[in-house]
Amino acid sequence: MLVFNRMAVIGVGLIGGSLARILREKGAVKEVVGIGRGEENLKRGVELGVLDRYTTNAKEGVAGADLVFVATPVCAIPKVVAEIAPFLAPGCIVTDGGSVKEFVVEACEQLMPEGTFFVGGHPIAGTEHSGVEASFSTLYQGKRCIVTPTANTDALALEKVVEIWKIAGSTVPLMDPVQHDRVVAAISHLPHMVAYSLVNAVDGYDRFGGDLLSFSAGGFRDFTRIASSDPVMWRDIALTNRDAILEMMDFFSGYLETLRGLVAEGDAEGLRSFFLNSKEKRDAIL
Ligand SMILES: NC(=O)C1=CN([C@@H]2O[C@H](COP(=O)(O)OP(=O)(O)OC[C@H]3O[C@@H](n4cnc5c(N)ncnc54)[C@H](O)[C@@H]3O)[C@@H](O)[C@H]2O)C=CC1
Ligand SMILES: O=C(O)C(=O)Cc1ccc(O)cc1
Repeated sequence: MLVFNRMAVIGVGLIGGSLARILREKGAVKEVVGIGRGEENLKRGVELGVLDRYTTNAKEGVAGADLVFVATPVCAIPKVVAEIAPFLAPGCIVTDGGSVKEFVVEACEQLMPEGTFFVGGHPIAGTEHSGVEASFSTLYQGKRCIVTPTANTDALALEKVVEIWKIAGSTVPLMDPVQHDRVVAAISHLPHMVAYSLVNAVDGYDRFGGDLLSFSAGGFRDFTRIASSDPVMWRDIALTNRDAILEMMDFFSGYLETLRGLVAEGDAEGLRSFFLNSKEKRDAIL
């Protein structure tokens, strides 16, 4: 099996912590060094057995690492890679878990010194919770991790990054970064935009006064679970996948408009058929 001597994790939260946990559990890494800004979180990482040691100095943290996993919010990823690039050991592979790929891959590939390698990745697995406390080793089990090589990607580094995610229990489709961003704009980013809007809309609706949200029952809670996700993470996704998200929001508005028309017209057959089509598609993915 593939074994790394030293893995540095920059941004030890749900995604970075969970990958460190599973790779340690499987014996695929001999040592894990946590790098971050908040010492409390990093200390907790050591206490929880996610990290062997930590530092707030990125330069020190990546010294001698043969694998670096960057799992900060998306906008910070190229900044962090620029900061560590001069200090990477020859042969080091840098990969990431960011939710947007064109922005990250385009910037990071250019930052890599000769003889070091960048490969973009995105686990399609997560929860609405953040921080190392929320991490767990089975997060990636049975999920998919999209890896996004380009024409510049080193073949052996790519093979190793694919292997890492397989060890974590995921299947690993390869996708072009631009295509990736379109796919996740539809399946992940749009639902988050809608969930955040729905909670704000109901919160802002004060026709009768009082706190409507306190009446929320199962359906509202199920639908809006993801609106509890981290605001900085979603700010960065909206900033860096803007065009694809706008396209999906406009496309979605068309469906909402159609439904609005059916409701306004009292079109019983149209409504039934709209709901039936959706129910059949949703039932099929369960
Ligand atoms: N939460 C989720 O369900 C998923 C998140 N992702 C992506 O993974 C990445 C990490 O997300 P989470 O683990 O959920 O976030 P998190 O909030 O649990 O962890 C991020 C960590 O990065 C640290 N950080 C922020 N800026 C930093 C910087 N400049 N230098 C060093 N550390 C820094 C934070 O203090 C925090 O400890 C994001 O890019 C996100 O888009 C990908 C798949 C799922
Ligand atoms: O909590 C959930 O169900 C999610 O949708 C988690 C998630 C968030 C962001 C990603 O890029 C991938 C997965």
